[in-house]
Amino acid sequence: MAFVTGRLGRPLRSSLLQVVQLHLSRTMGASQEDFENAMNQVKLLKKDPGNEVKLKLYALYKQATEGPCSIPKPGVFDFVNKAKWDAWNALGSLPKETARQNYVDLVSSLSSPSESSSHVEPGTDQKTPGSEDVVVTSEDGITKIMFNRPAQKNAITTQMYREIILALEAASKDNSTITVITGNGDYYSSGNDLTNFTKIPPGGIEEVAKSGAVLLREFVDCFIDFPKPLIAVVNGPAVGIPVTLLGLFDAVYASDRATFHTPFSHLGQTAEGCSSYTFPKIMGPAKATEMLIFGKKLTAREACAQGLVTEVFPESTFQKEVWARLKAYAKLPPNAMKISKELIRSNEKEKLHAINAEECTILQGRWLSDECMNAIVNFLSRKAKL
Ligand SMILES: CCCCC/C=C/C(=O)SCCNC(=O)CCNC(=O)[C@H](O)C(C)(C)COP(=O)(O)OP(=O)(O)OC[C@H]1O[C@@H](n2cnc3c(N)ncnc32)[C@H](O)[C@@H]1OP(=O)(O)O
Repeated sequence: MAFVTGRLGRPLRSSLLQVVQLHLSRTMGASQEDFENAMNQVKLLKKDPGNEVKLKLYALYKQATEGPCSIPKPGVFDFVNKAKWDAWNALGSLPKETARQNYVDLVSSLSSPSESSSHVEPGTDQKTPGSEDVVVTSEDGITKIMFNRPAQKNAITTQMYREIILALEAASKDNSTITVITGNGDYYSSGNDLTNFTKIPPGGIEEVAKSGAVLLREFVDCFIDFPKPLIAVVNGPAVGIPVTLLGLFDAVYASDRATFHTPFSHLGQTAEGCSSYTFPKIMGPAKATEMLIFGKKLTAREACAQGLVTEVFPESTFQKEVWARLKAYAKLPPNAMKISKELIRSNEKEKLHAINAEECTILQGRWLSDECMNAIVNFLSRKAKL
């Protein structure tokens, strides 16, 4: 797949889109006119449809033109060709004509009027600033920043990181008293959108890793420096960075449906959000190890017992109870709250910035590792879920 490490050789660096286009350009004399039109349409798509769709297109194209997959299965470390082989092989003995039709249907759904205007396929991050993926509202002295991609479990796209940075900067200066981060739908957030790694610029995967590390550092710095009380309203499960960041919040209220999961080793990655420092400090090194190294998932009550969560509420009354409490807190004198936060947090700030910088440097290297690439390929090809 597109983002697979350069260490494995040049062909693996090319994006899956390029691979699909290469195949498409080698026209194999498909006789059906609709099929040929669809192939041309793919080349004209304005937006990258995402790797999952590209894999489907590739598989259907191969099936339509060559029939069932009969080539040898690529080696386990040949990620790109293996993902393609898996997708093609999964079509089994689907007749060529059906594959051709499915290909045409799929392309037509991608080229629908909604796609050519503002709709973006799930997993892409090309929404314009002000998109609906992060919703910011201000009421009753509370600025609420809400992850709003419920269909993708509020996975955080590159664009969303940028929008949250802007929202925090604005909230630090607006006339609200406290700031809340929450999620829309059944998840708080499933963490970094794993397709963030699959959009490969001309500089290759190294550039993706470098710009990712810069963005992550800026993002986490905003939480370290945020001057007002910052509250997490954890409405459901959380995975990865939305969990690690909790160590930088001033209070964390969780539904009893919420879970807290940092499966970094499973993903070939390492701790971020200053959790390599805040978690051992909050819960002690042994419990932090279980979470950050072994990926142990905590229930809300376990997270509360470890000190990561302030209080757990029954799901049935969660929203009502938490917002009533927050509205009351938001009426407290804002300057007193800010100054108290400064007292509690300021002596750690310099250290936290240094830790953030180090975690980002280490992660930049991890993102180029085979372990990480393999985990992402597995997720995207739907072989692995956490
Ligand atoms: C640049 C800064 C980097 C910062 C570093 C951050 C690191 C992290 O945050 S590491 C954590 C990364 N997150 C994950 O690995 C979670 C991956 N997701 C899952 O394992 C599962 O989706 C699930 C357990 C969160 C939910 O499973 P389930 O209830 O079965 O729901 P689906 O898998 O069907 O999900 C629905 C829909 O949402 C898409 N999706 C969910 N999470 C992500 C994600 N993190 N990245 C990309 N896409 C995600 C999922 O693919 C489904 O999409 P469709 O198939 O298109 O419906």
